[in-house]
Amino acid sequence: MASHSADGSSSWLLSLSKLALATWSTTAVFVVLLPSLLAISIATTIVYRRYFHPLSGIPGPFFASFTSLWLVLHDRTLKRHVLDMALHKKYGPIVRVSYDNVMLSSVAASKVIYSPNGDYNKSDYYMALGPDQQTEERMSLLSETNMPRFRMIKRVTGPVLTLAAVKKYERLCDPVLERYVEKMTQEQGNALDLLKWMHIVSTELLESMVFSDSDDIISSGDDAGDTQLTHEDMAAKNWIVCAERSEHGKPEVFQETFSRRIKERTTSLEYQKTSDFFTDVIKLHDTRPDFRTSWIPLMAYLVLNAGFDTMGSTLTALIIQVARNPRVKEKIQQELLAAKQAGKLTSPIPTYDECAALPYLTATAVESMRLHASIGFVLERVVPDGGVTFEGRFLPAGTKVGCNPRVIHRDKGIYGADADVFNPDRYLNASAEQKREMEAVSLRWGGGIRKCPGDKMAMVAMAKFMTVFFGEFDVELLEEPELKKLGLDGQEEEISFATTKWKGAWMKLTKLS
Ligand code: HEM
Repeated sequence: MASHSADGSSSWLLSLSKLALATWSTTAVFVVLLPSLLAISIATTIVYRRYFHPLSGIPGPFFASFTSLWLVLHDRTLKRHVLDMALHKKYGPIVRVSYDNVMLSSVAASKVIYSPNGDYNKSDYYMALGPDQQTEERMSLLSETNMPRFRMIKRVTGPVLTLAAVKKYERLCDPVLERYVEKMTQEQGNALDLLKWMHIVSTELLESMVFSDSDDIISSGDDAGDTQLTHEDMAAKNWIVCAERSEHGKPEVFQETFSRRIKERTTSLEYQKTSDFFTDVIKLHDTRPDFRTSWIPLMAYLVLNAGFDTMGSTLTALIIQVARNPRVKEKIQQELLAAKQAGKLTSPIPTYDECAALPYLTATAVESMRLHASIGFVLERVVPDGGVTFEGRFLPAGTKVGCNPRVIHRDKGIYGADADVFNPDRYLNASAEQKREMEAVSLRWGGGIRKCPGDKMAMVAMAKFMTVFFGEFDVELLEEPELKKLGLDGQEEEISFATTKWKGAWMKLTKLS
């Protein structure tokens, strides 16, 4: 029995030991129990995902089978367009790239996933491209995953993006193109950063179609580093909480210009007399009660955010391909000269219909978008109720699934044995059925109900630009030694995140007589 001393030391000792016990148990909970539980739960999750998950039999990298971190880290290498091709080569037509995510190189699967009548919704990957909070007021065509709401937005906004609608704005491209020719004529012989110039001209063309006018960046050639920003300031955000979420840098100058113009247009009735995309959006709002006022500026931002980067990188790749293939360049120049001499091209800026009637130039653009689709990541969708079987593997509802356009566009069964080669003639020499099949498989504008709604606007602007560019100038790419002499960065490479771009390519132009 414990003896109690007069100074109460034994009760003091008792309290101390109680405190020690309590401290020890708290410490034990934090130092031993919680980490052990955490370790057990992580280990159980890993073992389950790796060996017992419905996707566990699907080949793929080891780490990818139990964590989406593998995918995030590979996204961050900015080489997804190359990596996905290598993964299919190594693991076959179906690859598990995360515990709940598979990608396919099969054309048959691609036709199902991106069927116009299908019910494959976009995955949460796209949350990164939309507003932080999706509300009634803040619609986003790009990232909306509530399908009834998406269909409503698409139906309501559709009329301003049809070919007939955007052809009305094509004349607004003409002053931009005239300024571009003037500037490039002055810059003859100089080393020009291809990606930067294509981004500048794409932004001005889109800006003009939306607002009737554009801030003249062409004359100064100074985009205040915005082009650089779009491919440098890409950082995965919230990647521990939600590994797929990310945000890419917003070009500030272009963004500010759009914000200023939107403000001008929404505060002055004077402007509404102009005939351009913005006016048509306002008219749409006036006639459709379900078109909310807050959607007016959002439609303008949509053109900038979804269009400037994709169009700039598409044109960059196209010019690089043509400059590297002298036979293709020569054929384009011959086609343009013949059309000019036959009076089939309005001077100084041809109409869209005249440009679209040039078969070789059109085939060149389609071929470049095949090999260098500006979206070089997997267009991720979610398997609907009931699941699906692709390549003999059952994928339960909720599985993230998709194809990388870069992979599908190199399918030898569709595009022939030379599918890896840049050859615009493949479309001109193909039978009607082959052409139909190549078109049906193409993901250059995405596919199904989520296909790019801005394709007509981009096509009109790009067709006019290409006709003017190749009709007026001979283009060459500067080689590494020439760049070194000029002290320029010649490390040309394609990098991929939201869009795939070719940076570090420099061109030299000579005016054609
Ligand atoms: C050369 C230029 C362009 C290219 C190559 C391009 C390509 C694409 C592709 C491949 C997709 C599908 C992405 C996916 O499924 O993940 C897409 C979607 C989209 N594009 Fe474009 N685009 C271009 C220009 C534009 C323009 C000018 C606009 C605006 C008017 C635009 C608006 C959109 C929107 C809103 C979506 C999302 C559609 C949806 O989720 O339903 N694009 N684009």
